[in-house]
Amino acid sequence: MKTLTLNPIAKVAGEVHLPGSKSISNRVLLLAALAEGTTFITNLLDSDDVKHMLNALTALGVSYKLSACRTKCEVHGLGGLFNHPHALTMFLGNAGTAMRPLTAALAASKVDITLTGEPRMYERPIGHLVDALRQLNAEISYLDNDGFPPLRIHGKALSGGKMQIDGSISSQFLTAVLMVAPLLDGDSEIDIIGELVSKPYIDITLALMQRFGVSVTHHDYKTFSIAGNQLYKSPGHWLVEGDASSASYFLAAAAIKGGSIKVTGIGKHAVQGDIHFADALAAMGADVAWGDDYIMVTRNQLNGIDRDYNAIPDAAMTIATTALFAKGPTVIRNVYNWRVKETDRLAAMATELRKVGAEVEEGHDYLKIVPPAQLKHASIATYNDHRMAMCFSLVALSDTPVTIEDPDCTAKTFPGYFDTFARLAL
Ligand SMILES: O=C(O)C1=C[C@@H](OP(=O)(O)O)[C@@H](O)[C@H](O)C1
Ligand SMILES: C=C(OP(=O)(O)O)C(=O)O
Repeated sequence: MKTLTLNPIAKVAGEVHLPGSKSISNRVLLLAALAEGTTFITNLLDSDDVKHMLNALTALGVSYKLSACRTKCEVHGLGGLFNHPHALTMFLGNAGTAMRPLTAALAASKVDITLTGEPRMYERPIGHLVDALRQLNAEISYLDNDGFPPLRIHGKALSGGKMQIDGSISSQFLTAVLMVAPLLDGDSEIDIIGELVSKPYIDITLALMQRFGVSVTHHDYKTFSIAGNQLYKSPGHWLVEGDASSASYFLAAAAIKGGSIKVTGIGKHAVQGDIHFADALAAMGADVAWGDDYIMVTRNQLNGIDRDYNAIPDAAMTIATTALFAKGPTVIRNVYNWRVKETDRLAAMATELRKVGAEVEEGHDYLKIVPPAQLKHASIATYNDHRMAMCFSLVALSDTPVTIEDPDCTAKTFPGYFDTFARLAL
């Protein structure tokens, strides 16, 4: 297996122009495909998750032109749902932002489709979404284990109506239903069962739908109303914000061993909840400056903090390795759904943090991290989880090297991550 050893880095500083947001790239591609008109997308993310969405659109007959650098894309919208005459099988890797929204859109389209993915995708639940769509009479069956992909979808025109969606495991199920609801025949009313997780991702969905001409009303993320029989309308040009989750590694590096690092492509008005990772760093003691199109962090003494990170589950992983450099313990709370992402992230984080010397308590939905006096060199297993690889690069900001196993797994969202990280070392 390929490994990458990072030598100790004494200081970091510089500027990073962020690659486009994964969450926005895959949403915009799907909305642009369904919309009336042409959408000219710039700063599209070039990564595995986005390739899976693009490949799906190709298979479904959507016409688009991708630039040679793969960060510009002109999408010719269908002006409605998909319609494909032949049965298809589509491989969606481990991309939640492709699998979940496409399941809903395809269930309401005239298609006969099998959705497959990587082995880990078959362990990531999708039952709450399928249950919701079945309330509209969608025909979806499980090909292997109940509640998990692979799925067979006999798509057909669906009417909107009343639905209940369990929101306690993933917000992506609600995102999926919200995006298809305006295209259904008749209005939809959604009741959320349980407490909705990862709420800021719903704000991304609603903001993007709004830019495509569709409004949704909701009451405190508990009930959602969407008028049916609508069409999405292309907004014309679309600049994808920088990826706020990807920004977290650079901002944390500055907080630990800056110098200052400025990330550009996101700023104080960004739609992604993960920009609030910078607030968590500030609460730990880092100096944070915000602009319209940048966030800049400068090193200061970091102290451990105890917080609920349900709203920013991806960036919260970066807090776990930043905690190795803080004074006192750090507690990351209310992140049960880490267990159903690229790997069981609570277990993986606990195991790998212990390898570098931290004392870790792994709860059902939390992690308590007590930093060691001295970090140890370790070979870090990454579990085919891009964020494990990127988070543990921060260990090199000590006087100990760190070895990252399978560093190429960052391709899911950030293929050039280690080159960009290395450029910041002084
Ligand atoms: O909607 C999205 O773009 C995402 C929502 C989050 O998932 P959950 O809602 O499952 O927490 C996040 O972890 C994922 O990386 C992207
Ligand atoms: C959970 C993640 O991905 P997905 O979109 O596949 O859910 C992630 O990127 O951390």
